[in-house]
Amino acid sequence: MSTTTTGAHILAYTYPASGHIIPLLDLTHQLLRRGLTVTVVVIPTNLPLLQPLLSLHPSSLHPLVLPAPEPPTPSWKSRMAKDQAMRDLHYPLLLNWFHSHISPPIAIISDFFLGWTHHLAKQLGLPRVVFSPSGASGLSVLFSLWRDLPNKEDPEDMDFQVLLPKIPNSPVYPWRQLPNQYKNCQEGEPDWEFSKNNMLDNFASWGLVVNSFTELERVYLDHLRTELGHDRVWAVGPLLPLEDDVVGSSSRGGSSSIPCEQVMAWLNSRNDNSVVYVCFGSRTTLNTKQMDVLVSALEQSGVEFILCVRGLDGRHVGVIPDGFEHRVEGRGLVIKGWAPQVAILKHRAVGAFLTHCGWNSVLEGITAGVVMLTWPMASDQFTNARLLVDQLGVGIRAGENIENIPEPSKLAHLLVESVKATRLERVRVKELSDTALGSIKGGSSDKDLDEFVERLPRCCQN
Ligand SMILES: O=c1ccn([C@@H]2O[C@H](COP(=O)(O)OP(=O)(O)O[C@H]3O[C@H](CO)[C@@H](O)[C@H](O)[C@H]3O)[C@@H](O)[C@H]2O)c(=O)[nH]1
Repeated sequence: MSTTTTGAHILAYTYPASGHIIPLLDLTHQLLRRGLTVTVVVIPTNLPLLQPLLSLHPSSLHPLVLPAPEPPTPSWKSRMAKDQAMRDLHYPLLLNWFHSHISPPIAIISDFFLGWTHHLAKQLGLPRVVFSPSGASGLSVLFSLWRDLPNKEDPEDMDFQVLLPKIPNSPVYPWRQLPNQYKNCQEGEPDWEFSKNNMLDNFASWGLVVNSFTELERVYLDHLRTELGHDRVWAVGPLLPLEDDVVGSSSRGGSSSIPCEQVMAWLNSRNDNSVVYVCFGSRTTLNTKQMDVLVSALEQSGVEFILCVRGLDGRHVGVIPDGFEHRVEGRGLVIKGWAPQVAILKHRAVGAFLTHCGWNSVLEGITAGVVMLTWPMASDQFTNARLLVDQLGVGIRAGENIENIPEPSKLAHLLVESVKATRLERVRVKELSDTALGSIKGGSSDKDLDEFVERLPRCCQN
C-alpha cells in the first residue's frame, strides 16, 4: 500500500442497504488509510455505522447526514419510487453543499444504485466513480439487461430463456431468475425509465471500482472494460474490515444480537471445520416452506451449526418451530437478528456456509476458506451461485429460491457432506482464500487501489 500525500478530498455516497453500505465503508477505510479526506453521505439511521471509522480517522472522515425521504401513505410502491424520492431530495441539497464548501471534494464515488449522481458530478464538473458492491459477473448481467432490453412475448412465461451471448461463458437465465428491478417492471412505466437511466448512467461515468479481485473474475472485469470502452475499472476486493480491527469485524454493519464473545466461546469448544454457518444476508426472509425444510434438515443432519434468522416487520415469513432450539441444544446455536458474520466465518471451527449468495457473503466465505452450499433467492445471487459452483468449484448447489426447494433429507445429506475434510471444494476454497488474501496484501487489489488513488487528483486536472 502506498500513502498519498495529496490528501485529496472525495465524496463517498452510500446507498442505504446493509449489503451496499458495508463494503463502501470498508473501501472508505482503505481510502482514509491512503491519506485521502473523505466526506461520507449517510441518512440519519445509518450514522451509527460510521462510528468505528470515525474513531479511527477523526480528522479526515466527515459525515454528511442527509434526511431520508418521507414515505408516502401507506408506503412506497416500489424500491424505485423510494430511490427517485431520494434523488429528488438529495440532488439540490448536495448541489448547495458543494457550492458552499470552502474545499469541496474533487470526485464523487457512489453506489451503482445511485447512477443519477453522474449528472450531479457533471453539473459540478467533477468525475464520478461507480462503486459496485456486486461482483463483475453480476454487474455484467445487469449492464447487459439494461443495454439490450431482452423481453418475452408471453407475460406469464417465467421460464422464458434469456440469452446473454456477449458475456463470457454466454449465460442463459430463465426469466424468473432475472433481478427484480428488471423482471418486475414494464417498459414505459416510470419505474422502468428510472431504473434504466439510473443503470445506464453508470456506463457514462468516469470510472468503476468493483468489490472483487482480478484472480477471481478476470474475464468479467475485462468484459466490463470492453463494454465501457475504457480501462478505468479497478478491482479492489475483497473489501473487509482490517484483520487487526476487532471492533470492525465483530460489529460490522450492526451490533450483534448476541454478544460476539458468547458466539466465539461457543465456537471455541468445537473441532476445526465442523460447524455449518447458515445465514441469508441482511434482508432475505424464508417463507414457511423454506424454513420448514431448513430446520428439519438441520435436525436430521446431526451437524453442528449456527443459524441466523431474521423477520421483517409486517411480512409473512417462516418461523422457527417451537421446541427446535431445545431439540438441537448443545450442537446448534440460533441467532435471531444480526450475527457477527465475518467473525463467525473466520473462526477455525466453521467449515461450511449455507448462503443465499449475496456478493458480500460470497467474498467473506471465500476469504474465510469455507465450502459454500448455495441457495440463491434474488438479484445477482443466481449469477454468484453459478460462479461458485460451476466456475470456481468451491460451492455445492443446495436450492434455488422457491422453484427448487430441496427435500429435507437431501439438504441434510448436503450439510453433512459440506463439512467433510475430503471434499474437493474444501481444497479449492482454501487455495482461493490464499489468493484472495494475497490480493489485498500487496497483490492485485492493493495495486488497483493504489492506482485508483493516484489517478484521482490527475483526472481532475484534465
Ligand atoms: O446477520 C447478519 C447478516 C448479514 N451480515 C453482513 O451483511 C452483509 C450482507 O451482504 P450480502 O451477503 O451481499 O447480502 P444482502 O444483504 O442480501 O445484499 C444485497 O446486496 C449485495 C451487494 O450488491 C447483493 O449481492 C445481494 O444480492 C443483495 O441482496 C454481509 O457483509 C454480511 O457479513 C452480518 O454481518 N450479519
